[in-house]
Order: sequence, then C-alpha cells, then structure tokens
Amino acid sequence: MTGPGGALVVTDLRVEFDGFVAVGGVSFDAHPGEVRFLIGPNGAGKTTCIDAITGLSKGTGSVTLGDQQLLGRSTQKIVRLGVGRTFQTASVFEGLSVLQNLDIAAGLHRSSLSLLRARRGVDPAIESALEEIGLSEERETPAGILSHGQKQWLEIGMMLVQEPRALLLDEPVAGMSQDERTATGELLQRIAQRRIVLVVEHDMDFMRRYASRVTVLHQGKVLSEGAVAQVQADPRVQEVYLGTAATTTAGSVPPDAMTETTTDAARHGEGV
Ligand SMILES: Nc1ncnc2c1ncn2[C@@H]1O[C@H](COP(=O)(O)OP(=O)(O)OP(=O)(O)O)[C@@H](O)[C@H]1O
Repeated sequence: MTGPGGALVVTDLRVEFDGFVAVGGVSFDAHPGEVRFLIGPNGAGKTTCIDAITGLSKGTGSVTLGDQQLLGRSTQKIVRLGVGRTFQTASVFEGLSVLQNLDIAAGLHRSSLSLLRARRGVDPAIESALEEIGLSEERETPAGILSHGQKQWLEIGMMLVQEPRALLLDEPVAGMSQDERTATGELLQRIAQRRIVLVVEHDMDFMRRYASRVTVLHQGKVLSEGAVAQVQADPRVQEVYLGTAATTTAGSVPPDAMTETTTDAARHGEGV
C-alpha cells in the first residue's frame, strides 16, 4: 500500500487543445489519508487535469505518483502504476451481475495463478470490495437494475479490486439522492484512509462535508487552495462563484454561500 512519499504530485501541468490553453500551469498534490477535492466552475479545467493525469490527454509539466512519472505514459501503464478513475457516467456491464462486473475488473489485474484460485470461490479482494461498497447483498443482482448510486459504488468497487494507489473520481455524486451522497462520502473517507482519493465535484454541500483539502480551478489555473473554511473565506473564490466580491461583515464568504444552486449559476455563467 502507499506509504509516506507515495503522494500524487502535479507540477506545472499544462494542456492545450489546438492552441487553446485548457490547463495553464496547475500544481497541487494529494496524499493518502485525505479526501482531496478539485472544484471550479464549468470549463475550469478539472476534467482535463484528470484526463492528463490518466493519460487520456497529452500534457506537459510533471505528474508523479510516488517516484513514478505518469506524464507521457500510456493509459494502460498508468492503470498498472496504480491510478484508477471513474467517469461522469458510470460504465458498468448492465447485463452482468455485480459479482461478474467485479470479477472482470479484477481479472484485468490478477495473475493467471490467482485467476485459477478465484474459480474455486470468490476472490478475497472481491469479497472485501463488495463489503466496502455495501453491495454484498446485491452480488447476484444484474448491474442494470441497480439504483444510480449503487452503479456508481459498483464502479468504485471495480477500481478497488484492481488495488489502485490513487482513485480519481469525476462528479461521483451527480444525480444521487441525499442518502446516496452521504453513503458515498463515507465510502470515500474509508477508502482515503489508505489510498489517495481525488474528487472532481460540483456539489458544494458534498465538498463542504467531506473535503480534507480543496483546490479551486478557474480558467485553467489554480485560484485558491486550502481547507474548506480557508477556500470559502477567499474573496477570489467568492468572486468566481457568486459573480461579485460581496462580503459578510467579517469580510468572508458565508459558510453556506457556495451552495449547489450558486455553483449551478456559476456553471451557466450567471451571477446571483
Ligand atoms: N478535447 C477538447 N478539445 C478542445 N477543447 C477542450 C477539449 N476538452 C476540453 N476542452 C475545453 O477545455 C476547457 C476545460 O474543460 P474541462 O472539461 O476540463 O472543464 P471542467 O472544469 O471539467 O468543466 P465541467 O465542470 O463542465 O466538467 C473548456 O473550455 C473545454 O471546452
């Protein structure tokens, strides 16, 4: 498992699309033991950062996981080096059971010897993932009839069975019920005890409840970084999220100012 020094370190990351700078020199790091959030309005460059970290987009600068450089490696190699990710839409095999989905994901990682052993029973890694994602009772259920939240948890389980050192999640709670959000936040906190967890999210309430540290991106650059309270108190963040540098008497963003509603407004380029 990732030990001290096993951080994900992004340094001066830059991604361009035909001359358009989507990510313009972003630096941040994420460590095991914290739920790290990357937030920012629509088009800020969050997904592009994750794409570059996972090899889906070409970037310059440096992205290291422990002592391994990730930039310039293939997506498959980056997965093998221990980076898993989810996308905004869960990609599970709907016609297969929960167990079969996990088994396929584990098969991508297992040696042929452990595949042989696994045929005699449920692989302990799968059993432990099932328990972790709370789907032990649904193991024989076809993934297609799971709730939206359960599908997202299954996708997280499919990463876990590959024993990643870092999990990157793109809007994991989008479309979830309140109970599902709470369960997801608690799941991410458990996972983060031993692994790097980096979450891209628009849901500010979720971010406030579960973030250990936050980096705010705006127009491809880091606007602000720190603990939730620090970031909320940053007038530049308020400017971006509320479209005005309005302040409270204490000169800071009200704790509940960065709500989902205001974020949605920011996503659509509206002030409030
Ligand atoms: N493949 C691409 N080709 C050209 N431009 C792109 C490409 N991917 C992203 N962009 C642009 O780069 C910028 C950053 O996009 P990105 O998707 O990273 O933002 P985001 O912060 O994740 O936004 P959202 O919250 O909407 O997901 C946007 O202006 C987007 O239009």
